[in-house]
Amino acid sequence: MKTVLTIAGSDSSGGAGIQADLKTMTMNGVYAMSAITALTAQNTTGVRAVEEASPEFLGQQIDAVFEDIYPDAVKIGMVASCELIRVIADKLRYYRARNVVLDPVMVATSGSALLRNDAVQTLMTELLPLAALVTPNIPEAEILSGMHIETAEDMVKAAEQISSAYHCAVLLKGGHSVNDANDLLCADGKITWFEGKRIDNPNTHGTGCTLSSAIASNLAKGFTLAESVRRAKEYISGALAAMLNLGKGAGPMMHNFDLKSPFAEEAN
Ligand SMILES: Nc1ncnc2c1ncn2[C@@H]1O[C@H](COP(=O)(O)OP(=O)(O)OP(=O)(O)O)[C@@H](O)[C@H]1O
Ligand SMILES: Cc1ncc(CO)c(N)n1
Repeated sequence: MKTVLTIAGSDSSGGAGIQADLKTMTMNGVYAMSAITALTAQNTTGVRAVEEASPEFLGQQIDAVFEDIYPDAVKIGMVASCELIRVIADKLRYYRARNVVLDPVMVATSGSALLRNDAVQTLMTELLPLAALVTPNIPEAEILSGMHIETAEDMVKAAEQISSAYHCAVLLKGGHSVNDANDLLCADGKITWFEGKRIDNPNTHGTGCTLSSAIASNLAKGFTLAESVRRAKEYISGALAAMLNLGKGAGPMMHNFDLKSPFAEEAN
């Protein structure tokens, strides 16, 4: 069985972060492992508190995984601080991690900061060059490229700029666009659009985490980058279309939308 490690933050409400990653990886047929950067006390309405792991302890989690079950792919989500970013970068270089997918998480859907302001630059210089793919949403791509993004042409320019500056492929996600949810892949100088009809569902907590974990799972299974993105886009569209409605704010998605397991039956 192929294996994937997520290095990310925990979301107590289970919709984003580590919990979304483990659910997504399991549903995408790989064995999921985790190294937790921070605990968040969070629900569908917002983030209440953050407790970061010490850099030493994060390093120990990553060592414990790599020395025993070497992952076929690594997904990186919330990294919180400069110190934690440096540990992650050192470890990924040391173990020569492959198929690294970096979701440059900065702000939660609810508006709370998940990355310290002074850590943006470290994320760019330390982690982006190690990534096979980086998956910014539109506000994150504006920060990474220093460009204002409004039109599809702006998305192309920003993705090309980030890709050439950091020598990695870029998937610029259109979830925050006013039009359809079309994502743009820029890899090896080639542009490919992945079109998605906007699904009228306000419950989008954890869409970014889910997409990047699905891509990492597909890369681990041996699919090409473009095919990995295509399959991940299908997965996220299915999870959103299932219209799960939990919580008082922007709720989580349904991961077992395609599962017909006898173990999933409820008592009536
Ligand atoms: N309403 C929607 N309908 C269809 N697809 C969507 C919708 N919202 C987001 N997506 C898709 O979900 C994926 C994640 O995109 P998005 O831009 O929302 O990421 P994000 O902002 O990083 O997520 P997060 O809310 O977890 O921070 C993309 O493939 C995007 O196109
Ligand atoms: C822990 C965590 N990671 C990522 C996100 C982004 O959705 C979130 N809300 N919480």
